[in-house]
Amino acid sequence: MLRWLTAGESHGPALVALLEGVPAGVEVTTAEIGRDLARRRLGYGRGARMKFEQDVVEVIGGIRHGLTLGSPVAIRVANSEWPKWETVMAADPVPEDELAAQARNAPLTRPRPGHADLAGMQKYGHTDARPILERASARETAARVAVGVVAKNLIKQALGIEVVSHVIELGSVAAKSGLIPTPEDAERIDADPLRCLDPEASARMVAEVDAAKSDADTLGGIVEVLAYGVPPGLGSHVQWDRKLDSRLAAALMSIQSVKGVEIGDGFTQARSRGSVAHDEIVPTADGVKRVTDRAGGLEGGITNGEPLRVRAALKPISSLNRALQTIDVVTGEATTAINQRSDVVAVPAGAIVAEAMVALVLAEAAVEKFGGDSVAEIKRNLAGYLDALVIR
Ligand SMILES: Cc1cc2nc3c(=O)[nH]c(=O)nc-3n(C[C@H](O)[C@H](O)[C@H](O)COP(=O)(O)O)c2cc1C
Ligand SMILES: C=C(O[C@@H]1CC(C(=O)O)=C[C@@H](OP(=O)(O)O)[C@H]1O)C(=O)O
Repeated sequence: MLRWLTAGESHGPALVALLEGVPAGVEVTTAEIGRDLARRRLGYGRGARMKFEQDVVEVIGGIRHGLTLGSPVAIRVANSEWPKWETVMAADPVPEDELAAQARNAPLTRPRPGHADLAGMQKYGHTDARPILERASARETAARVAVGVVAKNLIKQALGIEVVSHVIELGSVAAKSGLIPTPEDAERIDADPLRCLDPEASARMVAEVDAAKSDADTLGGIVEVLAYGVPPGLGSHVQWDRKLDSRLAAALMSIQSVKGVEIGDGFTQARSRGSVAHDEIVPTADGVKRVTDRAGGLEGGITNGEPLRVRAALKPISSLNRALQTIDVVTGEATTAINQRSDVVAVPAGAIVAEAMVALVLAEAAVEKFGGDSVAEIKRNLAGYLDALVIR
């Protein structure tokens, strides 16, 4: 069984991630983890914090000399902003006068629409939004991306699965339809300012980000994640919480600002007739294949051997550089939310986080199906399973 959790606040000393149930023998280095953390920081339209803050990675357990041990993997991603926040975010009580001298400790009593602020303040009994926003912040996704690298390496090394992501819509601009990247396109996608495979659309996306920024506004968009080399048989049709499509949807929906998930061409299928909505099955020289992959590699909650393809829709960034209506929770009066520095759009970063979540779910399903003590064992079990498949 593979499970993962994160802890840490946006302006705390660090984020930590714990990944439990990792088989022994996965090759992984801190440099690789650092590379994906760097990919998550990129993307045209991200805010000032991305420029001055560094992600400092430290492996605390579970990896020795570049190989996982089979023990829990713990990774710390330090916040280089911490020295500025040490008093405001101190774990131990701080004398009143010292706190009062900290301008950034002023209570945030005007909850920001589109954030967890107000609902969280109501739920946890605060009149200051800070205890809520510190954890709700998408800074937390750095920790997910860190353990996502271990998951990616596990599924690649044990099963040959490769994950790739790209941005298919941003604001009102859509990449031309039918672009299905393969792992060979990964470098080209990473080199694009918006992680879009269609250069003409990418240029229009850049212009749209510039326009939103000069209007003190923000944007959202849609990302797509594909996984190649997925064997048939991950997940199960037998119970709601074992269906791989439901697990992928939950994992993607848990990413800050994701408001919609699509498996394959789910929404287009819903608008089509059945005769053109499904993937017909044909024999091949050495087995079987689908003529199309509208289902995104999943039927009945089980991978069917075709490439896995899922999408996540991110709403526009909530913090605007202009005032949105809210209330002051202390006076109860109408006012405007604090306007502050923020990302204009974080969709390209969202794609990297989505890659990590898809890899974690696939790694979990792979360990379930093929056993989880070592990479060598998974490989043996996978080979035996594929060999014994009634229909290849
Ligand atoms: C990578 C990433 C970066 C984000 N950056 C910001 C940001 O700078 N400002 C902001 O208001 N929201 C940002 N968000 C979105 C908020 O974290 C999110 O809207 C908020 O926590 C409320 O959660 P919900 O939108 O899922 O309901 C970002 C989201 C992601 C995935
Ligand atoms: C720090 C990160 O993203 C942050 C996510 C975020 C939010 O509200 O989600 C708000 C911004 O932080 P701040 O309000 O401190 O400027 C982003 O910079 C990161 O992704 O590493």
